[in-house]
Amino acid sequence: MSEPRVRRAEIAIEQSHVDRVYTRLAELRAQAEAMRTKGYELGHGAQTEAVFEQASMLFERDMMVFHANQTLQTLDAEYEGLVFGRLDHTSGETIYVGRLGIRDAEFDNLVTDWRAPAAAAFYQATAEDPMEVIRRRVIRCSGQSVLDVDDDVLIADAVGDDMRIVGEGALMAALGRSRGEKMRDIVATIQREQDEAIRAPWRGVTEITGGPGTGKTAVALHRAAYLLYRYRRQLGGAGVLVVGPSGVFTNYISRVLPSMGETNVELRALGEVLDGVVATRQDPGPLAAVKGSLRMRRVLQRALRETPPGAPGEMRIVYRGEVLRLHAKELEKVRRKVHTQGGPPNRSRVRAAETLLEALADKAEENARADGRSADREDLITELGERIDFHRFLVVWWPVLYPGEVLRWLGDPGRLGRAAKGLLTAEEAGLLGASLAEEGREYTVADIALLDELRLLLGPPPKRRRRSQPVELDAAPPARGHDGRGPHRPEHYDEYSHIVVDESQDLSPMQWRMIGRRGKYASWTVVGDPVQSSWPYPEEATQARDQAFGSRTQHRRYTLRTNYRNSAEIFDLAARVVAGHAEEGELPSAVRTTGIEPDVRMVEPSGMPDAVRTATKELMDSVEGTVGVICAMDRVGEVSSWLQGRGDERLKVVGSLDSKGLEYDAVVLVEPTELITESTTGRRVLYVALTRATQQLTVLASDRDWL
Ligand SMILES: Nc1ncnc2c1ncn2[C@@H]1O[C@H](COP(=O)(O)OP(=O)(O)OP(=O)(O)O)[C@@H](O)[C@H]1O
Repeated sequence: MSEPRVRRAEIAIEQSHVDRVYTRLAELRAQAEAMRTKGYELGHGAQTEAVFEQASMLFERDMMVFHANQTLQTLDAEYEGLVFGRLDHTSGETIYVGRLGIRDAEFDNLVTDWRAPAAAAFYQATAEDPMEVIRRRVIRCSGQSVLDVDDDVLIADAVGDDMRIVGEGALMAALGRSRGEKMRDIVATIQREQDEAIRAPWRGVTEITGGPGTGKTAVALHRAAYLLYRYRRQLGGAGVLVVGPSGVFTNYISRVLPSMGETNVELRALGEVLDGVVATRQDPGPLAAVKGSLRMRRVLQRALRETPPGAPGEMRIVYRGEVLRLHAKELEKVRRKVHTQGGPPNRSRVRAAETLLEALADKAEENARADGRSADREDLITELGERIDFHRFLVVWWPVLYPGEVLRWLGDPGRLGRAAKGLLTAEEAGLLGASLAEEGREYTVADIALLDELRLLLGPPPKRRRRSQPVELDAAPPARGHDGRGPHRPEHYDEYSHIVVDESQDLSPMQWRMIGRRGKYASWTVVGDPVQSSWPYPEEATQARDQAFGSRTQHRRYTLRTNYRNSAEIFDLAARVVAGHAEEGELPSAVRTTGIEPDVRMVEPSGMPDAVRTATKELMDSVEGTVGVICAMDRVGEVSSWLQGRGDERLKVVGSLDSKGLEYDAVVLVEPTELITESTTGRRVLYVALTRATQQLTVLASDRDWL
C-alpha cells in the first residue's frame, strides 16, 4: 500500500476506537445525570421525607449528588482530543492513553488516564529502553475526528506484518504549529526528561530549572495535574496554588489545567496573592529592588511603631476634680512601651489601655506627692478605665491600623527618614519615598508583598470594624482560579497542600516571604531559570526562599536541556546576547530549524514608528498565529499608539518584564538597548525578550550596543 493509503487506513482504525470511546462517554454522562436526579428526588419525595430525615440518609443523598456532579464536571471538561495515544506491547496488548480513564460496561479499559502508572511508558519508553513497547502512536484529533496518526518504533525487530508505521515525528509537528492566545497542554508529546520531573514524588521541594522554552511552565502545570490525580486524598482538599509572574501570564496558562480536567487549582499572579487587591503595575527596576529587599521588613516594623498621623499629641482627663495631663513625649514613651512588649498592634489595644492607665496613675501619684497628699492607684485605674472619655481618647490614639495606610505613611520624608535610618541608603530611601508619596497612586506588584507583610505585623483588625471597612487595601476582589471561577477558600488562606512557583528566579525576598506564609504545610514545585533572572541580589532571595521551604528536607532537582520553543536560528542570536552572563552548559539547545534567520534592522529613532508598523505588518502577513511587539516597560503606551487602528486579536504590544513566560509565533523587538538600560540586570531582560518567538524575529535598533 502507498504511504497515503496506509495512513488513511490507520486513521480509520483509530477513528473506530475513538467512536467507541465517545459512545461510552455519552452513556456515562447519562448515568451520572440519572444519579444526580435520583439524589435530588431522594430528598423531596413526600412519603420518604420522614425516612430521609435521618442524618445518615441525608448524608448519602448529598454524597450521591456530589459524586454525580463531580463526574459530570470531569466528563464535560473541554477536552481537546480525549484520546491521544496508543501503545502496542510485546505481549500483544494494546492500550489507549487519554486525558481521562474510561472503562466499558465490562470494566475493560477503553482509555487509560495519562497519569496512571500503566501510561508511563507512553512518555518514558525509548529505543534504548523500550519498556516492552513496540510501537508508540500519537493520535491527533479535532473534536471527535481523528486527523492524523504518528508513530515511533521502539523495538524494530518486533514489528509484525500486520503492524503499519506512519509519520515522522509528532513532537516536531506539535512544535511547528502556530500559537494561539492561550498555552496548550502537551500531554500527547511530553518528553522523557520532562516526564521524570512531572512524576517526581510529591513530598518536599521539587526544583525544575532549564533555559527558555524548555517546557518548565508546561511541566509544572502537568505536574500539578499529575499530583492531583495520584494523591488527590493528600492534596485535593487543601488545594494547590500556582503562582506566576503576571496576570497576562496566568491568563495565558489558564486553559492548560482545565483541558486536562483539573479545575480545582488556584492560579494567581504575584500582584494578586493578597486577597482584596489586584496590582498589575511594575515599578522601575531599582525601586522594585528596594521594595523587595529583606531590609524592608525592619523599615515597616519601625514605621508602624510611630505615632499615627492625626493621633492626639496630648492627653487631658479630669479625675476627681484634678486635671491629669500627658504630654507628647510622655505619650510616646507609653506607645514605645506597648510596642516593646511585642504582639501585633491591632491585638494590643487592651495592653495600650492598661499601659496608658498606669501612666495616668503615675502622674496622679506624682501630683499628689508634690501636694503632700496620697493617691489611690487602684481606684484611679478602675474608675478611669471605665470612663467613656478615656475610651474615646484610646481609639484615636491607638487606632486600628490597615496595611495600606501604614505603607502610605512612608511617603512622608520625616517618617521614612526615621524608619529607614541605617537600613536604606539616602538614594534608596529617596526612590521609595517619592513612589509612596504619589497622590492617588495604584499599588504596584512589589507593594503587594509589603502589604502582606504589614498585614501580619499589624494583626487582623477586630471583626466588627472589618465588616464595616473591608476595603482598606483597595476595592476590587482578586481574580481567583481559572476565568475568575475557583475554589472557595477563606480570606488569606494559608494551608495549601502544594504550591507551584513559576519564574521563581524573579521572586524578591519579600515575595518569597509572602508565598512562604501560604505554604506552611505545603510541598513545593519551583520552576525557574537563573539566566533569565531580573532580581539583582540572588543571595538574599536564596535565603528568603530557603526560609519559605522551612524544614522540608527532601529536595530534588531536574534540569531540562532542550529548547522546544525557539527555532535554532532565533535562539543563536539570544544566546549571543547573554554570552558571558551564563555559566557553561546553562543554555539549552534548540531542536528545530526553520531556515529563517532573525532580521536585525538599523533604524533612526525618528523612523521607528514607521519601521514598527512595517515590520509588524510583514510578520502578521507571514505567520498564522500571534505576533508580539516587545519594548521597554515605559514605552508600551507610545508603541501601542503607533499601531493604533491595527486592532487584531493576534497582535499584542507588551513590556519587557511582562513578556516573561509568554510566546508568540513572531516578535518585533523594539530598541533592544533600552531593555538593557531600563533594568538592573540588563542583558538578562533582553535575553528573555529575544526568546519569545517560535518562528520569526525582527529586531529594530537605533544602535549596536546591545549586540
Ligand atoms: N514535550 C513537548 N511537546 C510539545 N510542545 C512542548 C513540549 N515541551 C514544551 N513544549 C512547548 O514549548 C513551548 C515552551 O514551553 P514553556 O513555556 O513551558 O517553556 P518555559 O521553560 O517555561 O519557557 P520560559 O522560561 O522561556 O518561560 C510551549 O509552547 C510548550 O507548549
